[in-house]
Amino acid sequence: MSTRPIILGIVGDSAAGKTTLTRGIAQILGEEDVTVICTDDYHRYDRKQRAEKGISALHPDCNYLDIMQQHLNQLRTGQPILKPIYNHDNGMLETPEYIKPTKFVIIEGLLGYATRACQDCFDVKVFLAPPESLRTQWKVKRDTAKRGYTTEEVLEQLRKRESDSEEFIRPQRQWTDIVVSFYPSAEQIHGNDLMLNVRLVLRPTIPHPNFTRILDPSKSHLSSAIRLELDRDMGKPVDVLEVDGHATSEQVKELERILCNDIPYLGKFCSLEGNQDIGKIIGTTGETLQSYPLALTQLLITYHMLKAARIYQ
Ligand SMILES: Nc1ncnc2c1ncn2[C@@H]1O[C@H](COP(=O)(O)OP(=O)(O)OP(=O)(O)O)[C@@H](O)[C@H]1O
Ligand SMILES: O=C(CO)[C@H](O)[C@H](O)COP(=O)(O)O
Repeated sequence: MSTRPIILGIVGDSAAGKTTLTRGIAQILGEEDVTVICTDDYHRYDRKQRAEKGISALHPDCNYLDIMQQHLNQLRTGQPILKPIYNHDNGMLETPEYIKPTKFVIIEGLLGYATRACQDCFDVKVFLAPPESLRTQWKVKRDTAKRGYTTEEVLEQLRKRESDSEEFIRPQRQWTDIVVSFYPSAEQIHGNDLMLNVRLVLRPTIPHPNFTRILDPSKSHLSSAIRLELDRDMGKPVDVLEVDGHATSEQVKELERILCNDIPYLGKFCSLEGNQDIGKIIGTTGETLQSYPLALTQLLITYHMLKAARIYQ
């Protein structure tokens, strides 16, 4: 087993689903073993100062990336940090807190892979990239319910930040091991979040489970909901695994078998062993989310964390 903390990055634009995904993975790894850090805490300016300066929270200059980088290095070697705090309720920076890393550390936020030195601190790097229309829906819902904004304010904020999203957030996708995109199928006109499909871009930067087994002719019954294809992402060849929201329990079990074959420990979090809670998590607005694509995404990322920790091998 690794003697230093294993570090997972979950990066993506605002309301891309980072906190929601993080919660599910922490549940599987065991919450007492997981330290979660949101890099919004490294904002350089409070909300009022950002408005005065006309700078968005997405801009690297609006964040203490040097402190974040130093803290990532410390966490990677198991050292504690004195982490700043940004309070989303009132938009203020608060007194820092002392954080001692546990077995697993999840770093979620906007600019985790902004520099090469930061990228090198992670064992597993995930990027969340829902279609922009879905992210807008999620951001409006979350920011009106939890952060005290009106719909018009959220839409205006998204418009103002678009150029920074394009310049600083989206390019980070290229440095990652897995790109996760939940998306509604063509038939889903009214976008039921529980039926979203997932597209997982798997770069050959870490060894993924052997999904080629699903291409076996004897497994042709999988293809109506589960597909493995070769594609390109930002110009580079990648494997792409897609799981549809309408996948049946039997189809999902085939994928679970592939994951559990390498790491039997994952079995207790699978429908394979009758777990009813698979893929069920509380979203950041308090709603319960449960879907197979979400569950399989959590299991795959957890698989990589356990592999990196050399546990259950
Ligand atoms: N996989 C998902 N399926 C359905 N809904 C989701 C999913 N992920 C996120 N959401 C919805 O989107 C909202 C925003 O997600 P979340 O708070 O996780 O985003 P975030 O990336 O952590 O945002 P921020 O960086 O701005 O804090 C959630 O409240 C939830 O309603
Ligand atoms: O993109 C964001 C990440 O959550 C926030 O908008 C950013 O942290 C600024 O916060 P606020 O909206 O509270 O001013």
